[in-house]
Amino acid sequence: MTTELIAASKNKLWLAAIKPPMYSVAIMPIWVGTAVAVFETSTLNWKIFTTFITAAILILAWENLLNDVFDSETGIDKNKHHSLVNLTGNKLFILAIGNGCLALALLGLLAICWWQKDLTVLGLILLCCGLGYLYQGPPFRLGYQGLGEFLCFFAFGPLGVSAAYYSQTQSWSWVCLATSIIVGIPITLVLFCSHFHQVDDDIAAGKKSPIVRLGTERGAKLLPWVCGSIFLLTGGLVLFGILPIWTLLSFVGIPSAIKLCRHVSQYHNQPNLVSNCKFIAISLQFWSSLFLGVGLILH
Ligand SMILES: C/C(=C\COP(=O)(O)OP(=O)(O)O)CCC[C@H](C)CCC[C@H](C)CCCC(C)C
Ligand SMILES: O=C(O)C1=CC(=O)c2ccccc2C1=O
Repeated sequence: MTTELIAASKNKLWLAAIKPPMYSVAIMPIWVGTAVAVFETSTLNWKIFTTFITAAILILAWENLLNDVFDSETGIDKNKHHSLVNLTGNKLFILAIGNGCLALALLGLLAICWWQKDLTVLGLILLCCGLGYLYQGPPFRLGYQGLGEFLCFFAFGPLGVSAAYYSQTQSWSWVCLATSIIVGIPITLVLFCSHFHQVDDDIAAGKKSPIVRLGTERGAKLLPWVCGSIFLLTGGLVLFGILPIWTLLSFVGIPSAIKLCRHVSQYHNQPNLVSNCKFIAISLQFWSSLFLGVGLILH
């Protein structure tokens, strides 16, 4: 292979390792939680919002870096060429970078607590980080028991969105709690879709992911119901007057939902073809949450 081809394939592996689109799942809970605050108070603290967004991105980087570190210890990533541990061959370096990201994120969250004279936001996000550790960290590794989706929903849904809302208002809201469910479901769907192409490696490593437990065909049949629940819940909350009608703008995510269901239905048992489905799920998550927030602000 020529040096250009080697360089190109290396760059592709690094891009797959960093997976920029994935960071939408960290940004959107903060965006929507903040949008609910604007909807209810008509005020926005930009300093807190930008600090929180930055902290959320750093926390997700920590989660992913440590995911590669912990998975390298179980051997589950032996065929994952874009694992940062496999790419660098230096587990301790990746661990140090990951913990550095967490430290910087905690500094940002401490700044928010300082401005608010209140530790609640830090407490909520530390709880999220705890769920993130339970997912993959020894000796728990609850993701290997198939419990990752529950941890993911609560971390990115009720806890993460409420933390963002609290950072703006220093209060709680039932509307925020209801909206956090609409945010948590598509993010959990990203995790659910990430398992379809990993069944063989998961089974070999003893990881009983939801797709290992259900099988790819039954997993694929679940997708339309989960996708439908996102939009049905939004429509129901609008119908009951809990969310403003502008939040129906989030239905722009429907084409991505249809594409995801069709793609997985067709390729659920073909790992090489279904492996990109989590990025279609990210597109659904991004557009639906982005315009959910826009609808709240436009109300
Ligand atoms: C790393 C995650 C999933 C990928 O796991 P897997 O091992 O299947 O990946 P590879 O196949 O690529 O090796 C994420 C799991 C999410 C976790 C359950 C919860 C994380 C919570 C965050 C740490 C906190 C987020 C708070 C938010 C408001 C920023
Ligand atoms: O690498 C992955 O597959 C995922 C990484 C990640 O941070 C995340 C966060 C929330 C839901 C799903 C996922 C992934 O699937």
